[in-house]
Amino acid sequence: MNNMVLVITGAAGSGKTTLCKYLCEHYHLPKVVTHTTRAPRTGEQNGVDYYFENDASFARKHFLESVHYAGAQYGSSMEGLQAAWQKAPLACIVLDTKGAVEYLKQLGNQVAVLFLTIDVGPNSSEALRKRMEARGDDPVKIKMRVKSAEYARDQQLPSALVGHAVVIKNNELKQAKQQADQFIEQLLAKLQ
Ligand SMILES: Nc1nc2c(ncn2[C@@H]2O[C@H](COP(=O)(O)OP(=O)(O)O)[C@@H](O)[C@H]2O)c(=O)[nH]1
Ligand SMILES: Nc1ncnc2c1ncn2[C@@H]1O[C@H](COP(=O)(O)OP(=O)(O)O)[C@@H](O)[C@H]1O
Repeated sequence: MNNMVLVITGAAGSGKTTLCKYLCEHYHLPKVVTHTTRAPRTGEQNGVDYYFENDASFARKHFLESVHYAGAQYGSSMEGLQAAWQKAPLACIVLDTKGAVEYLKQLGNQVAVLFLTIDVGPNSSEALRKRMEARGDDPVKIKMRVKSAEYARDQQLPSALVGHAVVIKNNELKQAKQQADQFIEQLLAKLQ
Protein backbone atom coordinates (compact mmCIF):
# COMPACT_ATOMS: atom_id res chain seq x y z
CA MET A 1 0.00 0.00 0.00
CA ASN A 2 1.26 3.51 -0.80
CA ASN A 3 -0.20 5.88 1.75
CA MET A 4 -2.39 5.66 4.82
CA VAL A 5 -3.94 8.05 7.31
CA LEU A 6 -4.31 7.33 11.00
CA VAL A 7 -7.56 8.87 12.24
CA ILE A 8 -7.64 9.48 16.00
CA THR A 9 -11.17 9.90 17.25
CA GLY A 10 -13.17 9.64 20.48
CA ALA A 11 -14.71 11.72 23.21
CA ALA A 12 -13.71 15.29 24.05
CA GLY A 13 -11.05 15.12 26.75
CA SER A 14 -10.19 11.50 25.97
CA GLY A 15 -6.63 12.44 24.95
CA LYS A 16 -6.82 12.58 21.12
CA THR A 17 -4.66 15.68 20.81
CA THR A 18 -2.16 14.43 23.40
CA LEU A 19 -1.77 11.05 21.69
CA CYS A 20 -1.58 12.59 18.22
CA LYS A 21 1.22 14.91 19.37
CA TYR A 22 3.09 11.99 20.92
CA LEU A 23 2.78 9.80 17.80
CA CYS A 24 3.70 12.63 15.41
CA GLU A 25 6.82 13.44 17.41
CA HIS A 26 7.87 9.87 18.13
CA TYR A 27 7.31 8.44 14.62
CA HIS A 28 7.75 11.68 12.64
CA LEU A 29 4.23 11.42 11.28
CA PRO A 30 2.95 14.54 9.51
CA LYS A 31 -0.22 15.86 11.13
CA VAL A 32 -3.05 17.03 8.91
CA VAL A 33 -4.02 20.43 10.30
CA THR A 34 -7.78 20.95 10.06
CA HIS A 35 -9.88 24.13 9.95
CA THR A 36 -12.26 25.45 12.58
CA THR A 37 -14.43 28.45 13.35
CA ARG A 38 -14.03 27.99 17.11
CA ALA A 39 -11.86 30.50 18.98
CA PRO A 40 -8.27 29.48 19.75
CA ARG A 41 -7.62 28.23 23.29
CA THR A 42 -4.72 29.70 25.25
CA GLY A 43 -1.49 28.47 23.68
CA GLU A 44 -3.06 27.22 20.44
CA GLN A 45 -1.32 28.44 17.29
CA ASN A 46 -2.83 29.13 13.89
CA GLY A 47 -1.49 26.66 11.31
CA VAL A 48 -0.21 24.31 14.01
CA ASP A 49 -3.20 23.31 16.11
CA TYR A 50 -5.82 24.42 13.59
CA TYR A 51 -6.32 26.90 10.83
CA PHE A 52 -8.62 29.31 12.66
CA GLU A 53 -11.33 30.62 10.36
CA ASN A 54 -14.37 32.85 10.47
CA ASP A 55 -17.66 31.75 8.92
CA ALA A 56 -16.87 33.50 5.62
CA SER A 57 -13.34 32.11 5.22
CA PHE A 58 -14.55 28.65 6.28
CA ALA A 59 -17.27 28.73 3.61
CA ARG A 60 -14.66 29.40 0.88
CA LYS A 61 -12.67 26.21 1.57
CA HIS A 62 -13.11 22.95 -0.34
CA PHE A 63 -13.44 20.23 2.23
CA LEU A 64 -13.23 16.47 1.98
CA GLU A 65 -15.68 16.53 4.90
CA SER A 66 -16.91 19.08 7.41
CA VAL A 67 -19.03 18.96 10.56
CA HIS A 68 -20.74 21.07 13.19
CA TYR A 69 -19.49 20.21 16.67
CA ALA A 70 -20.79 21.91 19.82
CA GLY A 71 -21.60 25.18 18.07
CA ALA A 72 -18.55 25.50 15.79
CA GLN A 73 -17.60 24.20 12.34
CA TYR A 74 -14.65 21.93 11.59
CA GLY A 75 -13.38 20.71 8.23
CA SER A 76 -10.49 18.90 6.59
CA SER A 77 -9.26 19.11 3.02
CA MET A 78 -7.87 16.58 0.54
CA GLU A 79 -5.09 19.10 -0.17
CA GLY A 80 -4.06 18.92 3.51
CA LEU A 81 -3.92 15.14 3.36
CA GLN A 82 -1.96 15.13 0.08
CA ALA A 83 0.50 17.65 1.53
CA ALA A 84 1.04 15.37 4.53
CA TRP A 85 1.55 12.35 2.24
CA GLN A 86 4.25 14.31 0.38
CA LYS A 87 6.20 14.20 3.65
CA ALA A 88 5.58 10.59 4.73
CA PRO A 89 3.35 7.64 3.80
CA LEU A 90 1.57 7.58 7.17
CA ALA A 91 -0.23 10.80 8.14
CA CYS A 92 -2.23 11.49 11.29
CA ILE A 93 -5.45 13.45 11.78
CA VAL A 94 -7.77 14.10 14.75
CA LEU A 95 -11.49 13.99 13.89
CA ASP A 96 -14.85 13.63 15.59
CA THR A 97 -16.54 10.25 15.08
CA LYS A 98 -18.68 11.56 12.21
CA GLY A 99 -15.52 12.60 10.37
CA ALA A 100 -13.87 9.25 11.12
CA VAL A 101 -16.83 7.40 9.59
CA GLU A 102 -16.69 9.67 6.52
CA TYR A 103 -12.94 9.10 6.06
CA LEU A 104 -13.48 5.35 6.17
CA LYS A 105 -16.27 5.67 3.61
CA GLN A 106 -14.22 7.82 1.24
CA LEU A 107 -10.74 6.35 1.63
CA GLY A 108 -11.45 2.73 2.58
CA ASN A 109 -8.41 0.64 3.43
CA GLN A 110 -6.14 3.68 3.37
CA VAL A 111 -7.69 4.61 6.74
CA ALA A 112 -6.74 3.21 10.14
CA VAL A 113 -8.83 4.34 13.10
CA LEU A 114 -7.90 4.70 16.77
CA PHE A 115 -10.89 5.29 19.03
CA LEU A 116 -9.96 6.71 22.44
CA THR A 117 -12.09 6.32 25.48
CA ILE A 118 -11.75 6.28 29.24
CA ASP A 119 -13.46 3.80 31.52
CA VAL A 120 -13.65 4.64 35.17
CA GLY A 121 -17.17 3.26 35.54
CA PRO A 122 -20.28 5.44 35.82
CA ASN A 123 -18.14 8.55 36.46
CA SER A 124 -16.36 8.40 33.09
CA SER A 125 -18.23 11.39 31.65
CA GLU A 126 -17.38 13.42 34.76
CA ALA A 127 -13.72 12.36 34.44
CA LEU A 128 -13.67 13.67 30.86
CA ARG A 129 -15.14 16.98 32.03
CA LYS A 130 -12.44 17.25 34.71
CA ARG A 131 -9.76 16.74 32.07
CA MET A 132 -11.18 19.62 30.05
CA GLU A 133 -11.07 21.74 33.21
CA ALA A 134 -7.48 20.68 33.87
CA ARG A 135 -6.65 21.65 30.26
CA GLY A 136 -7.78 25.16 31.16
CA ASP A 137 -10.91 25.33 28.98
CA ASP A 138 -13.33 28.17 29.65
CA PRO A 139 -15.96 26.80 32.13
CA VAL A 140 -18.81 28.28 30.03
CA LYS A 141 -17.50 26.48 26.94
CA ILE A 142 -17.18 23.21 28.88
CA LYS A 143 -20.82 23.48 29.96
CA MET A 144 -21.91 24.06 26.36
CA ARG A 145 -19.83 21.20 25.09
CA VAL A 146 -21.01 18.71 27.73
CA LYS A 147 -24.62 19.55 26.81
CA SER A 148 -24.07 19.00 23.08
CA ALA A 149 -25.38 15.98 21.19
CA GLU A 150 -21.91 15.53 19.66
CA TYR A 151 -20.29 15.18 23.08
CA ALA A 152 -22.71 12.39 24.06
CA ARG A 153 -22.40 10.71 20.67
CA ASP A 154 -18.58 10.58 20.68
CA GLN A 155 -18.39 8.70 23.96
CA GLN A 156 -19.39 5.49 22.14
CA LEU A 157 -17.75 3.80 19.20
CA PRO A 158 -20.15 4.30 16.25
CA SER A 159 -21.49 1.08 14.73
CA ALA A 160 -19.88 1.97 11.37
CA LEU A 161 -16.45 1.77 13.03
CA VAL A 162 -16.99 -1.55 14.81
CA GLY A 163 -14.50 -4.03 13.39
CA HIS A 164 -12.45 -1.20 11.82
CA ALA A 165 -11.28 0.80 14.82
CA VAL A 166 -8.76 -0.18 17.44
CA VAL A 167 -10.15 0.93 20.80
CA ILE A 168 -7.70 2.22 23.39
CA LYS A 169 -8.71 3.06 26.96
CA ASN A 170 -6.75 6.12 28.00
CA ASN A 171 -7.14 5.79 31.75
CA GLU A 172 -3.35 5.85 32.08
CA LEU A 173 -1.44 7.77 29.42
CA LYS A 174 1.64 5.54 29.62
CA GLN A 175 -0.37 2.41 28.84
CA ALA A 176 -2.34 4.15 26.10
CA LYS A 177 0.93 5.22 24.45
CA GLN A 178 2.24 1.64 24.60
CA GLN A 179 -0.90 0.30 22.93
CA ALA A 180 -0.73 3.02 20.28
CA ASP A 181 2.97 2.17 19.70
CA GLN A 182 2.03 -1.42 18.87
CA PHE A 183 -0.65 -0.28 16.45
CA ILE A 184 1.65 2.21 14.67
CA GLU A 185 4.41 -0.34 14.33
CA GLN A 186 1.96 -2.70 12.58
CA LEU A 187 0.87 0.09 10.23
CA LEU A 188 4.42 1.12 9.42
CA ALA A 189 5.30 -2.52 8.68
CA LYS A 190 2.33 -2.70 6.27
CA LEU A 191 3.59 0.40 4.44
CA GLN A 192 7.13 -0.90 3.91
N1 LIG B 1 -15.01 15.80 11.30
C1 LIG B 1 -14.05 16.62 11.72
N2 LIG B 1 -13.82 16.74 13.03
C2 LIG B 1 -12.81 17.56 13.42
C3 LIG B 1 -12.01 18.27 12.49
N3 LIG B 1 -11.10 18.99 13.19
C4 LIG B 1 -11.31 18.71 14.49
N4 LIG B 1 -12.35 17.87 14.64
C5 LIG B 1 -12.96 17.32 15.87
O1 LIG B 1 -13.84 18.29 16.42
C6 LIG B 1 -14.03 18.01 17.80
C7 LIG B 1 -13.87 19.28 18.63
O2 LIG B 1 -12.52 19.67 18.59
P1 LIG B 1 -11.94 20.72 19.63
O3 LIG B 1 -12.80 21.93 19.66
O4 LIG B 1 -10.50 20.95 19.30
O5 LIG B 1 -12.15 20.04 21.04
P2 LIG B 1 -11.49 18.81 21.81
O6 LIG B 1 -11.96 17.53 21.23
O7 LIG B 1 -12.00 18.97 23.20
O8 LIG B 1 -10.01 18.96 21.73
C8 LIG B 1 -13.02 16.95 18.15
O9 LIG B 1 -13.68 15.69 18.17
C9 LIG B 1 -12.04 17.01 17.01
O10 LIG B 1 -11.42 15.76 16.81
C10 LIG B 1 -12.30 18.12 11.09
O11 LIG B 1 -11.69 18.69 10.21
N5 LIG B 1 -13.33 17.29 10.78
N1 LIG C 1 -4.41 9.43 30.70
C1 LIG C 1 -4.59 10.68 31.09
N2 LIG C 1 -4.75 10.99 32.40
C2 LIG C 1 -4.95 12.25 32.82
N3 LIG C 1 -5.00 13.33 31.99
C3 LIG C 1 -4.84 13.10 30.67
C4 LIG C 1 -4.63 11.79 30.15
N4 LIG C 1 -4.51 11.88 28.80
C5 LIG C 1 -4.64 13.18 28.49
N5 LIG C 1 -4.81 13.92 29.60
C6 LIG C 1 -5.03 15.39 29.73
O1 LIG C 1 -6.43 15.60 29.53
C7 LIG C 1 -6.67 16.82 28.83
C8 LIG C 1 -7.46 16.53 27.56
O2 LIG C 1 -6.59 15.85 26.64
P1 LIG C 1 -6.60 16.20 25.09
O3 LIG C 1 -5.50 15.43 24.46
O4 LIG C 1 -6.62 17.67 24.90
O5 LIG C 1 -8.03 15.57 24.70
P2 LIG C 1 -8.92 15.67 23.37
O6 LIG C 1 -8.04 16.16 22.25
O7 LIG C 1 -9.44 14.29 23.15
O8 LIG C 1 -10.04 16.61 23.72
C9 LIG C 1 -5.29 17.44 28.59
O9 LIG C 1 -5.03 18.40 29.59
C10 LIG C 1 -4.33 16.25 28.68
O10 LIG C 1 -3.06 16.65 29.12
